[in-house]
Amino acid sequence: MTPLPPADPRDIASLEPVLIVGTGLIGASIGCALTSQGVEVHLWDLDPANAMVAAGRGAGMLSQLDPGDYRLVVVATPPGAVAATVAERLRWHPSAVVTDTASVKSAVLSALRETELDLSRYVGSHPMSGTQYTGPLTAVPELFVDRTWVVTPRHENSAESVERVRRLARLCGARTVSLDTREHDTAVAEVSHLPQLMSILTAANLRHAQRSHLPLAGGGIRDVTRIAQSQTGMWRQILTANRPAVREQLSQVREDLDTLIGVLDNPDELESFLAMGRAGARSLGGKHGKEMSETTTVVVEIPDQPGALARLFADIDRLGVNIEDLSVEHDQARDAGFLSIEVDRTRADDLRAWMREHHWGLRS
Ligand SMILES: NC(=O)c1ccc[n+]([C@@H]2O[C@H](COP(=O)([O-])OP(=O)(O)OC[C@H]3O[C@@H](n4cnc5c(N)ncnc54)[C@H](O)[C@@H]3O)[C@@H](O)[C@H]2O)c1
Ligand SMILES: O=C(O)C(=O)C[C@]1(C(=O)O)C=C[C@@H](O)C=C1
Repeated sequence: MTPLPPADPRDIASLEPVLIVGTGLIGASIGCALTSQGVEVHLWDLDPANAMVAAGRGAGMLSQLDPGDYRLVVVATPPGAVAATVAERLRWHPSAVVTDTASVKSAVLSALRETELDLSRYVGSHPMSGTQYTGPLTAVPELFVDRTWVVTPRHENSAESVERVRRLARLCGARTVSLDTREHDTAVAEVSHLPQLMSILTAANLRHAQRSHLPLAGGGIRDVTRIAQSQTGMWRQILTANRPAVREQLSQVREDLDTLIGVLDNPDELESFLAMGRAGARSLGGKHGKEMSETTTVVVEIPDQPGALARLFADIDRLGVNIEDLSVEHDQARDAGFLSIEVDRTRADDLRAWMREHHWGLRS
């Protein structure tokens, strides 16, 4: 993963000490990112074992300060517990800006409005990065580097409160985008919640497959089903909270499915449909906003042996080619893996030639 960028000392001074409430994957990852930038972080979790593990991983301290001392409180509990926790923390920490990381924002805001609390110190946010795993043991300090972190400011927030949350995102290496609460929920239905359901649909459909067919599974189905392994309890809360927008997305897909089934007998119309898929994938862009077409994937076979990856990276380093992105897939039958290395299109042929010269097996 890309390392955290150097911190601006003014960003640190303006938000510490920080309290993280809910120290699972996201809370502990934020804690690890902040402490590695030199920020003072304190941790609290309903499950003391999770707070202890997070502290052990370097996400912050278990000791608690005087409640009035915190400048920023980050609530990273499961979505269903966010509104009550934010309300509680607004009451307990009068000098703190309180933010949350919940994947759906309107439901949290509506529940908070029912409390009649002054919400000017609450600024919603949502880091657009995660994994299929859960809990502090899976925390990664670099999780948010180069990712988008949505901030959902409202008229009642002061500029300083909003800026404190933007600084949090910057210290974690993310770039911020400001969105209205409702627009956020529509956007995540499109780019996060529907993809999650498509992954689940594909994985769930495997229940109809013959067991003897499963070893044929290659990279394609593994790419598509990674996120289907996510925690069902968390996604139940996310999808329930955003159900109007998710229902709209699913209805669109239902129409597309009918169209797709209809064009299977018409190769030209089928190809036009496939082209919409290519265009959609390309519209997402590549790393750092680069066009996807600017990079090419080179697939190298690596033996499953200690030091193999280090040797490979050292060889690539000697050629001076930058690795834009990478992923690894394991061969199910042999002790080998396939490393997909994304490099600048203009350097791909150089890299292939260099790899062959250094006796690496190429797959593409
Ligand atoms: N997992 C992702 O990919 C991802 C990405 C971005 C945002 N989010 C959002 O971040 C939040 C946390 O997700 P996660 O993946 O870290 O979950 P997680 O299950 O890994 O961690 C949640 C933590 O909150 C604790 N907790 C539960 N109820 C609590 C309460 N009332 N008070 C204090 N602590 C409590 C749990 O013990 C656990 O340690 C969720 O709101 C989720 O929507 C998740
Ligand atoms: O990479 C993943 O595991 C994710 O799917 C993370 C992902 C996403 O859809 O991008 C999932 C839900 C969160 O609200 C934010 C991030």
